[in-house]
Amino acid sequence: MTTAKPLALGCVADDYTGASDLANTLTKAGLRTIQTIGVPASDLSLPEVDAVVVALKSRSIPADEAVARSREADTWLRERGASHVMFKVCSTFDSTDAGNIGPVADALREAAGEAIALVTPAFPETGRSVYQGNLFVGALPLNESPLKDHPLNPMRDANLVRVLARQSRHGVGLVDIATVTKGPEAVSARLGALTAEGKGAAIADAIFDHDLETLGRAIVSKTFSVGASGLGLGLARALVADGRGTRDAAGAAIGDPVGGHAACLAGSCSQATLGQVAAAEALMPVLRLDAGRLLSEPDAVVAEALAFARERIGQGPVLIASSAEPEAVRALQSRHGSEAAGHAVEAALSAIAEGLVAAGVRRLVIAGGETSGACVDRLSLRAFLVGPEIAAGVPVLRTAGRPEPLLLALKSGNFGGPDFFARALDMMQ
Ligand SMILES: Nc1ncnc2c1ncn2[C@@H]1O[C@H](COP(=O)(O)OP(=O)(O)O)[C@@H](O)[C@H]1O
Ligand SMILES: O=C(O)[C@@H](O)C(=O)COP(=O)(O)O
Repeated sequence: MTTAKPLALGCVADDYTGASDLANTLTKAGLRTIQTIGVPASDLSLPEVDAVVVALKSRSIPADEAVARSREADTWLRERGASHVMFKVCSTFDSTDAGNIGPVADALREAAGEAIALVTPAFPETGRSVYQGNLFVGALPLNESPLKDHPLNPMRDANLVRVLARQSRHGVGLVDIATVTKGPEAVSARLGALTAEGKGAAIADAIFDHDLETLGRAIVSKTFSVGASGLGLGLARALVADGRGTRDAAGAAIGDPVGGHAACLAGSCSQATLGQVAAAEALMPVLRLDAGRLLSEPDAVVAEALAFARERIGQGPVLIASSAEPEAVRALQSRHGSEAAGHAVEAALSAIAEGLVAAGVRRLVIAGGETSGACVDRLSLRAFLVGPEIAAGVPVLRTAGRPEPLLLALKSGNFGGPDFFARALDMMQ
């Protein structure tokens, strides 16, 4: 890959939808940004940019593997001149007591030579705010939000100081909103005090974008941080104010129309996606997969799904979904185990994605982080240019380094309004 100018910002993201969410935020804030899938191979030629988001699929894998992959990405970014690397985690802090936010944050912080890492998943544009260390999703504390039923990372504690402390080798402190409101110097002083107490991480409160701007200014000259898109916004605005961004990156061109057929795939079981799949039924043919059969006879279900799509994509887009209500998800998981069930569904959906592209689909909308990761890997996609925003946290992506480009939208399960699929397809021509 060629990037002559040192990167103003490097990012390591723990899933692919999260990476495109962050790439969207950085682009809108004025940093020319690309998203790579894993550490780019040396033969991948990409335009000069201000920021690179290396997308990993490391949110729900064993912690030691997540650490190893994240360190590799971090090293690659530092070699391209990134003096600050942000570890992008989910705005709903998706993780378990075994990791992976704590172990990766500890490892990257140590590699960066920082005594303490500022950590905040706040992302006000999508309703994620942190107050007294407690994460809110809209009006609900995290543990009362739909995230309590997430198939892979059920979130049952809203207090992130506690959540992170259970995953981390070092103590975790709090930079509260009263401190943030006083400005960047007060934040830096608080980080200094927490370091003196031996803390290795500090959850920072943030409710509005201007809180994130304060945090961005406080840490932009440090070497490492942990956050969701909101912290990306704070860092990007601080960098652009320092003249290290481009300012005109927003609305980056997505190039000529790609044409071809269009299709949507949904493996997310979030409430937002369930509503979006229901709304799409009025607009396009929708196939709802039987997840039980997906585990017992995957090849047959994949073949049937592709036959369904092939018969219809000549007339317009189709949607194929495994998405199911929490009760049905729990029933399947209790029969097969949650990891096995999740992986089997991801494998089937990614085989369908591959079949769809082979059948001429060039515009593909995918709902679900793990689901998107599985599909992007199966399609061997290597990097994305960032186009216009479809909904908060979801841009149109155009593949880079592929002779025949594809347009994609990788939607975090929780993002987007009820008309998301129609809106995405409208913007992907
Ligand atoms: N019907 C189902 N039953 C059980 N698990 C499912 C079902 N449909 C999808 N899954 C799994 O649920 C997980 C959803 O995660 P993900 O794709 O990351 O969505 P989100 O973005 O909402 O977190 C995936 O592992 C997916 O394979
Ligand atoms: O920060 C966010 O909320 C998203 O960018 C994200 O990471 C969502 O994860 P998935 O819901 O698993 O896609």
